[in-house]
Amino acid sequence: MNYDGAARHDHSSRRNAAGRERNRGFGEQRNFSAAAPSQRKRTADKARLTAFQVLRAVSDQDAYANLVLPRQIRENRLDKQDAGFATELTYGALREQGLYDAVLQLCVDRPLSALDAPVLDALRLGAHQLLSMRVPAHAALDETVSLVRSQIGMGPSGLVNAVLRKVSRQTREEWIQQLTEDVTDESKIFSTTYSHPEWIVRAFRQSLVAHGRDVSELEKLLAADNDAPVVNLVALPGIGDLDEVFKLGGRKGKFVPDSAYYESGDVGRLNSVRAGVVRVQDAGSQAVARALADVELPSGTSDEEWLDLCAGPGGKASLLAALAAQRGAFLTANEPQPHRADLVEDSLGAVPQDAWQVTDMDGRDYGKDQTERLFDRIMVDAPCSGLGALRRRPEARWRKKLTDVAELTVLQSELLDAALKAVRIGGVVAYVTCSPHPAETVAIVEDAIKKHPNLRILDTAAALNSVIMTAPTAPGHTFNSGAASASTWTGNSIQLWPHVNKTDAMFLTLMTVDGPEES
Ligand SMILES: C[S@@+](CC[C@H](N)C(=O)[O-])C[C@H]1O[C@@H](n2cnc3c(N)ncnc32)[C@H](O)[C@@H]1O
Repeated sequence: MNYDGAARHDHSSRRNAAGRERNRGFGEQRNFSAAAPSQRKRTADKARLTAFQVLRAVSDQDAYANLVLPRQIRENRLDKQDAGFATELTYGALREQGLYDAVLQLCVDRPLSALDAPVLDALRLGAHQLLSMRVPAHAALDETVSLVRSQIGMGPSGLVNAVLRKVSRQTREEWIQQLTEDVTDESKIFSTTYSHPEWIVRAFRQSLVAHGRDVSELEKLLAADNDAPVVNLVALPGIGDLDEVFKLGGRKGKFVPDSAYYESGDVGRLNSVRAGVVRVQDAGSQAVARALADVELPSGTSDEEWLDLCAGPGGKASLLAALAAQRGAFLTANEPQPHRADLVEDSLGAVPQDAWQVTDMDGRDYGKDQTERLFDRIMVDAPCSGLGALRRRPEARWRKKLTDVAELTVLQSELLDAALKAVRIGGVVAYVTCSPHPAETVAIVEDAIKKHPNLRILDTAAALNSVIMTAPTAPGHTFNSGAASASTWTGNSIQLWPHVNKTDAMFLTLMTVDGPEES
């Protein structure tokens, strides 16, 4: 195997403040192999082969890289170092595909769409090594050509060799400069520089404004999406602990209680994770679940029945169920898709069985019988575009479409409506998305405010800040318009951000109903 880079996994030493490799100076001697592609070795190293296999599954079968990669790492028996290299290569090539394709297009004499898909995948892997990893150019080139020879065939290896040589003639920064020098539209420039589809750049700008932040943060937000997120763990309260995690190098979480950061490789090897008492969950998700569980209900009222309306695959449900169990409450975790409902059951397995049940209804059917307001606390973690969790799913940004957002908003509104009818008077509903898009967040709550005169927004910032351990999070959008009694509302929402809170971009609004619908 030839990485030729002793410090290749040391992010701190090879990245500058913007999270990029400090590239070689222009004109630095590149020591390419003198051998023609046909004379080079015909075997692929295991780490690059693994990355290639994942990229193929993503392009060919619409697979999810975060599911295929661990399987492929195990199948190819990669050691920890190779697994780290394969992960960085796979995720980097997928995230930055937009930028690499633009560069490759300048180095290929035909449209990229005319190339065979496996060849294009190999070129993207080569481009990532050359432009963003501390892999010497000769190693990036030789090993990618060997990969092509062993996996695709002799034919395309000459083309790959020639194209990657061209790519290697400039640094990443120089390519970006060339690609953007005549462009005046900021969204287009950021789209290339930070490798996001243009519509997502625009959506993020809109989102920052809608949630009261400065648009000048846009570049930081886009850059944060390209950083590999640290795995967050949570010990289910009263059920698990983090002793094993800390023993194996995990660090104490700074955002929420009972949490940890884990950077020591495959979490699947932890007994506590396998037993389901410690779970992988973004710190933002933990925070919104805890905020719902801890927000005070009017004194003297019941706090026994909790509902997670959209529970699959069960991340928040397991934390809510553990908290419910500690307090003698009961969680109904609802998920209509059968295979996801199975995942919810699995995720609840470590929580005492008398504290939860799983239902498989269409969430919109809850609260249909308005005389039965059953629930004291309801989580509406609505199906959403997932624009706030792009850093965790490297290929996702290229699959999503602007129309996805519009398609989901009707369902989001209907689910929130159902929750507002199923919650008892004085109970609390949390509306949550892992998207900051205003159409999925602010607009849905505004719409509910208009439709439900009995709805009152709670002080969401206060509730969230009381469960987190860092500096208070600034409130996001303030709901102060849209209905007759609006002036009496003092509440607000919370929008978490990867570049500010180091969490997924979770949106949360807590609300209650003060009386029956008709009032
Ligand atoms: C954002 S995910 C929920 C994530 C989950 N709360 C967690 O923390 O693991 C949204 C879920 O809503 C489910 N869903 C879709 N349509 C639904 C409906 N009509 N009623 C209830 N849930 C629905 C989806 O299948 C998906 O599992």
